[in-house]
Amino acid sequence: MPNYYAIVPAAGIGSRFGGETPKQYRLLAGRPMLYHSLAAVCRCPRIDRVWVVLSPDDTCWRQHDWTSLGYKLETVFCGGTTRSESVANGLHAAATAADDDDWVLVHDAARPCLSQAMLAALCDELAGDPVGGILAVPVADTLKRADADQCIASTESRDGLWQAQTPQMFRYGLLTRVLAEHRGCTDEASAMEAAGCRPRLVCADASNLKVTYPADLRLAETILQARIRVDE
Ligand SMILES: Nc1ccn([C@@H]2O[C@H](COP(=O)(O)OP(=O)(O)OP(=O)(O)O)[C@@H](O)[C@H]2O)c(=O)n1
Ligand SMILES: C[C@](O)(CO)[C@H](O)COP(=O)(O)O
Repeated sequence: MPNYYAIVPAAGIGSRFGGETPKQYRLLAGRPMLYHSLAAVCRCPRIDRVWVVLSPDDTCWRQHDWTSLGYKLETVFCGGTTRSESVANGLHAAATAADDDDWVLVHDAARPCLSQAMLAALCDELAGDPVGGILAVPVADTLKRADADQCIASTESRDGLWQAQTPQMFRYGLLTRVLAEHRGCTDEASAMEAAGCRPRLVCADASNLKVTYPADLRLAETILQARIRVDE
């Protein structure tokens, strides 16, 4: 039976979010955003170990207490200049434990609202797959293409379009080889596609949002607070 591991790239600078502190350390429901993203994968009973990939220049990690996340967590200061480089470096760190057929789930530090139900759905639906796949949501809005003056140039079909989320779950050996060859993709699935693989889409929902802009942080806070109230 394959083991399950997680890599959490957390070495970004949050240029679109702005501010002095990288967005993964901004407080959300009383904890750094990164804490919630890590808690989701650390609490998943199927996942054995979790590598959080930080920037070599990170000065924020040691300012917080992460001990309640438990024994599964490994911290590596090997982030790169792009997300794909950070993930590739995290996979390299995981080589001490992972075998080719093991599963690795790559989950953004910037997606703090991942639920256990979505994680379980991803693992269950991909269990027998040779390649893997990702959480994603079908596009629900009408799509407009803009011209140079920010007027509508055309309305585009949304048929068959999905928005990619994380975790993105692939076989460790295949993902490592593919990322070494296809650098600079914005997600692991794009690299897999470039290598000729066919990653599967597992239907998630919009609550697993990525915090990119300040308004997203407020939305994430609302989602997490509502879950805390239900759990109480
Ligand atoms: N060199 C990088 C760039 C990004 N990431 C991580 O990849 C995830 C998704 O990236 P994104 O939301 O785009 O974060 P940033 O790169 O920090 O944001 P921006 O693109 O606005 O600068 C985040 O958890 C981020 O920390 C990373 O580990 N290493
Ligand atoms: C991986 C990702 O979260 C999928 O939506 C996303 O591509 C990463 O961030 P970016 O905003 O695309 O750089």
